[in-house]
Amino acid sequence: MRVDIEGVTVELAGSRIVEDITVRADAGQVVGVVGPNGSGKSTLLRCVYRALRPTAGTVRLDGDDLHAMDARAAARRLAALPQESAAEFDFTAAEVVAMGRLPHHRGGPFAGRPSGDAALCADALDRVGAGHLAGRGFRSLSGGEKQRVLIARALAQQPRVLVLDEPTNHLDISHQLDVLSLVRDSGLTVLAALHDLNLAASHCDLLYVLDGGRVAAAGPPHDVLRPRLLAEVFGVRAHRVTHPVTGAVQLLFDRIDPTELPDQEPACP
Ligand SMILES: Nc1ncnc2c1ncn2[C@@H]1O[C@H](COP(=O)(O)OP(=O)(O)OP(=O)(O)O)[C@@H](O)[C@H]1O
Repeated sequence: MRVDIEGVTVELAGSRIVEDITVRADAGQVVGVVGPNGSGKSTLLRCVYRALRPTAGTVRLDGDDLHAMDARAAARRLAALPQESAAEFDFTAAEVVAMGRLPHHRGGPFAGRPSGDAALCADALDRVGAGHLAGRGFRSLSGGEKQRVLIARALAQQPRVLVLDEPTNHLDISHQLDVLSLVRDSGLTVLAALHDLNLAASHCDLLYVLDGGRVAAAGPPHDVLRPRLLAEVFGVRAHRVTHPVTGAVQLLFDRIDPTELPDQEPACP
């Protein structure tokens, strides 16, 4: 399923937080949204999972206006992992994952669960390596365990589009790689805000770099993650290397005085 974010502007409390952002994710693509703190990544993604309505612009799924759909129709197509889940559920992990099935139930949330739901939810927990947590109270889980359960809930929703706000938050390196590989191999269209540029480079087809609420650059990671742009947007010196196994561009960082930007783009591997 294709996602088109067209000319999205969001104003909150009298401030323009994101301005005229256009992002396209083709069916099955993994599109990363990167940028410094406060650059507007979460605000943009919130428009895509309908926590916010854009002040201007549209979000379309295969051409249909997402904000014109009813909530259940939208939730059958798109699942989200918000940056912060305010809810501290007093449920087991398995029950939290089962909430992902609600958009598929006829007759509302209190209708009987269709057969197959339990197996589907157990499978989603297994896919994120959290099958052993099924009976545990959600509140008792560690930050990384909670994150994996919430990803399982999004998978159990069987969406066509996944919107993930910092999905690797709280995860150790092994689970970061597992979750991003799972997302990559899912075949779903994915829009993910990521802070780790190296993970973004190795798992995304396209990157959109936000800076001050606008798109500063967009394209394949190899083209986008250039030292001059990274100096301008993040205020860091970046050295590019090639990952010896995956061949992805990877970055090594050190600090620079933001006033001494390189005049010329150094040769990139
Ligand atoms: N409801 C709001 N009212 C006023 N300002 C807001 C509101 N929500 C977000 N902002 C501001 O909008 C800007 C962008 O916030 P956003 O959370 O989208 O950034 P982000 O790129 O996701 O940041 P981070 O990397 O820190 O998660 C920030 O300066 C934030 O303070």
